[in-house]
Amino acid sequence: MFLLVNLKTYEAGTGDAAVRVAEAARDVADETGVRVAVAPQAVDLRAVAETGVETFAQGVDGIGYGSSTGAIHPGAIARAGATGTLLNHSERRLRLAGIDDALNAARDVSLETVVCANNPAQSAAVAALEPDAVAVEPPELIGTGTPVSKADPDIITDTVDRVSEVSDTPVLCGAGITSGDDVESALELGAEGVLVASGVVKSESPRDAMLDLVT
Ligand SMILES: O=C[C@H](O)COP(=O)(O)O
Repeated sequence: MFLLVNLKTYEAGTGDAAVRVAEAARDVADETGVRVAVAPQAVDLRAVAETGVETFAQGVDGIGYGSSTGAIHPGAIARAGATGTLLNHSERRLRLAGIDDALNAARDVSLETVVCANNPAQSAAVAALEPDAVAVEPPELIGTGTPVSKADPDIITDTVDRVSEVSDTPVLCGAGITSGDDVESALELGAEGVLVASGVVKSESPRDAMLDLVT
């Protein structure tokens, strides 16, 4: 089971608040033995990684060093302490060639890659590029509190089936997941982990929210 907490650009996941969520995630991982990682904004990544929590970028660009103003270089992300990165999140969508380039650039600096996709067909397509994991997330459910595992369980089972026809890439899922029951349903449907944002970052107690998700 892998819980990846995406801080997005929520105020409650920015700056000192990002560090507080990271410390809570680190403690939950230590106490439960469940793998928990946090994905802060790039500007907060070093401070988050220095808490000792497993840290992912929210995205990187498929670039080398040079004149790429505003891009996020995978090597800079790795040096800041990240061990992985999300790619192609629905809120930071890439074209297929961009996903391929970013995957190669991330691999060059040994970043683990979790590529997001909207549905089973997209998941199978990105699985062909052999990321470390695919995360299926129907955009219409993101932030709603209506979990994909209950709203449309076939999205998870169909994604697991179609990805397995392409490669042995693990499937994660996200969108609307806010409780341990939601996670349990997702795992029963074949997911090997979940992406969660608002259910943790916007909760009164991110620590309690994460403990509920993983136990
Ligand atoms: O990266 C996380 C996903 O976009 C899910 O967001 P959510 O947990 O707020 O629905």
